[in-house]
Amino acid sequence: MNAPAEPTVAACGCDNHAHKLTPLDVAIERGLALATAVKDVEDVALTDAIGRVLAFDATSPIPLPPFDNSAMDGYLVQTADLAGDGPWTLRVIGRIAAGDAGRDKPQSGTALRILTGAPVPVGFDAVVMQEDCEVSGDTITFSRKPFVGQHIRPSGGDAAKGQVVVPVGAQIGARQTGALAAIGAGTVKVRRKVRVAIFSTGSELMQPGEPLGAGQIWNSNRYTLLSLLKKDWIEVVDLGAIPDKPDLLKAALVNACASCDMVITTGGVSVGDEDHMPRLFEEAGGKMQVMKVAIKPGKPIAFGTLDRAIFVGLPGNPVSAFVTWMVIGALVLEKRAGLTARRAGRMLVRAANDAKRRPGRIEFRPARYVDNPLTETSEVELMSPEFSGRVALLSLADGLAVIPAESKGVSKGDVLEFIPL
Ligand SMILES: Nc1nc2c(c(=O)[nH]1)N[C@H]1C(S)=C(S)[C@@H](COP(=O)(O)OP(=O)(O)OC[C@H]3O[C@@H](n4cnc5c(N)ncnc54)[C@H](O)[C@@H]3O)O[C@H]1N2
Ligand code: MOO
Repeated sequence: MNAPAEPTVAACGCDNHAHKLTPLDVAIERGLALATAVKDVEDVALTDAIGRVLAFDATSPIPLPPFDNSAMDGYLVQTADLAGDGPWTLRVIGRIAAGDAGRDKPQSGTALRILTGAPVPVGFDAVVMQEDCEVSGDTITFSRKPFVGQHIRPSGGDAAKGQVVVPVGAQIGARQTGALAAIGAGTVKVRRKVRVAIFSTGSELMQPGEPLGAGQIWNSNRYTLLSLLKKDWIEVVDLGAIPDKPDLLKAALVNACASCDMVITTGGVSVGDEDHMPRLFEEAGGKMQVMKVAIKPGKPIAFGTLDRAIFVGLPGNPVSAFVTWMVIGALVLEKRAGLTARRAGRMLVRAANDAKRRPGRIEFRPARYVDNPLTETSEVELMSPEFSGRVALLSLADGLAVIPAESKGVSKGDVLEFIPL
């Protein structure tokens, strides 16, 4: 293997065959170093841009809002007219609603009926809410003195002309689509979708719906990955399952790496006789950057580049595959897609039970909330210590509790980071 030799941490327990494991943060750094953002850009209608990756800084061509407007239904007044302590009575000389154009400068001593969103004509400088006014014929009377600018949303108060409202690399979600619409972007430039091939390796794998023979299991990783990759900015090339036959695996790997931006496989990355992926990858000319990571579950995870693709060889155990994708693979793919880095939403929880463990690898243990409304921090029960193959257990978890690499065990009440799922 031509993976870089250092830095590493000493492995422990089941890892004690002198393997050196790459710390998780170093593995992430190396993975990210492999990823350059796809360059091609597409012009698409705003409705088609939803969910995609913005390819430029979107700046507002006008001030937002474009004109001073009322934040309330009420009456426009000129504060200079309001001498003394009040109450004040003013004649209402007209009405202006959202969508109406501006009006001429008002005479002093007059008010104007105004509805929320309507433009504020020059000269008026405050809105009195209708709840604070008594209306009689064409006059209003109110007794609380408004301040200058009261209930008026000034032009440019949300964003100045030329201000970036959605930065390059943002995923265009609900908030970004709304902001792009508000600055009049009928079409926007987005990065092309990243093309991601996936295949599961293993001669034991059958598709759900097919009958199982002796020694066979249903392929779950394929479906987990299809779900994880179901995003508007990803084009998935689903190559199904491939048995542990080196010639078939190598052909699939080479073809996929020639036509895709990333190739993700599951299984066959460990040390067994049928674990062919790292060897085949290097035989095909691939450059391996990471081979074993100090993470539980998921120690064997391979990263490298071949042709135009980043190869991500995830372990076969279903929970290991899921976790390694979540904490490393997804970050690398996001960078490849041109998305700007986001910090994953983690929270703090308290352990509801003790958990024994060996120090050495950072652990992401399935955990679920304990119903205890009296505590300020959510309490979670750390589930089984043996879970790398337990896809059903993962399905019942509420998230992953993060146990630091150096931890010798968790005691009830300890505060842990938690990744809600
Ligand atoms: N002697 C050693 N054996 C193992 C080591 C080790 O260091 N030394 N590491 C163990 C660890 S940790 C893991 S994780 C696994 C990873 O192995 P592979 O990536 O080579 O995965 P496979 O052997 O192909 O499969 C492991 C396990 O997962 C099941 N599997 C595989 N693919 C799927 C799928 N698509 N859907 C559902 N289940 C799948 C497979 O049947 C095996 O049970 O290696 C350990 N061994
Ligand atoms: O790394 Mo393995 O994923 O502990 O089962």
